[in-house]
Amino acid sequence: MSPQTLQSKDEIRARHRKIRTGMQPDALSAAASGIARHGLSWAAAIADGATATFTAYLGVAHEPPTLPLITALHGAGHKVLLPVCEPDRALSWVYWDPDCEFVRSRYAPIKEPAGERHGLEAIREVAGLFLPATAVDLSGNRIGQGGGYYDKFLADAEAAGLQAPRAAVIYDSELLPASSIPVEGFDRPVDAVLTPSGLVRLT
Ligand SMILES: Nc1nc2c(c(=O)[nH]1)N(C=O)[C@@H](CNc1ccc(C(=O)N[C@@H](CCC(=O)O)C(=O)O)cc1)CN2
Ligand SMILES: Nc1ncnc2c1ncn2[C@@H]1O[C@H](COP(=O)(O)OP(=O)(O)OP(=O)(O)O)[C@@H](O)[C@H]1O
Repeated sequence: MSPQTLQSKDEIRARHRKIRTGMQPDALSAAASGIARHGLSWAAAIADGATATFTAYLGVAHEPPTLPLITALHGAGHKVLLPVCEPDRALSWVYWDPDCEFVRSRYAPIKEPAGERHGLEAIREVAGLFLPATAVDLSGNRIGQGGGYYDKFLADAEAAGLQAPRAAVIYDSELLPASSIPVEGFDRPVDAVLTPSGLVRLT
C-alpha cells in the first residue's frame, strides 16, 4: 500500500470492529483457548520457570476472550493485574483472583475488577504486559479502542523505568503488513502479538 493510500487509524479500527461483530460464539471460544495456551507459554518463557507478575485485561463483547488466559496465568502461580479506568485517561490496577467481582466501568463500555487499586508502584514489579488492541502491524504499531488509555499508561510506565515486553492480543487477521498503521507521537509500539494461533515476536 503506498503512503497516499494509508488508511487512518479510525478507518482501520472501524473495519476491524465490524469484522469482529460477525464472529460467532464457537469461533470466540476457540480463540480463547489458543490465546490462553500461547499466552501462558510466553509468560513461562519470560518468568524463566519461576512465577512473575503480568498485566492483562478482561476482553469484552467481541474482543478476543481473555478470561481463560487470566485464569491460566493465575493457576500457574503468576500474579495478574487488571486495569480500571480512572479520570483523565489514567489506569489503576487490581490483582485478580477467581473470587474477583467485575463491575461496569464508569468511563468505557467494559467490565472492570472490584477491589484495592494500585498505581505505578505495582507496575514496577511487572515482567510482561498483555494489551488490548484492534489491529497491530508487523512494525509493532498498535491501534486500541481509541481511548488513549494504554498509550498514556505505557509512557508513564516507561518514565518509571519499566522495560517489560508487551504483547497485544488480537485475532490472526488483525496482524497487518509493516508500516500500514499511521504512527502519532504518543503511540507506544508493542514487542509481540498474541493471537489464537500463536505468539509472533515483532522486535
Ligand atoms: N477489555 C478492555 N479493557 C480495557 C481497554 C480495552 O480496550 N479493552 N482499554 C484500552 O484502552 C481501556 C478502556 N478503554 C476502552 C475504550 C473504548 C472502548 C469501546 O468503545 N469499545 C467498543 C467496541 C468493543 C469491541 O471491539 O467489541 C464498544 O464496546 O462499543 C472500550 C474500552 C482499559 N480497559
Ligand atoms: N500520552 C498521551 N497523552 C495525552 N493524550 C494522549 C496520549 N496518548 C493518546 N492520547 C489521546 O488519546 C486519543 C486516542 O489515541 P489512540 O487513537 O492512539 O488510542 P488507542 O491506542 O486506540 O487507545 P488505547 O491506548 O486506549 O488502547 C488521541 O487522540 C490522543 O489525543
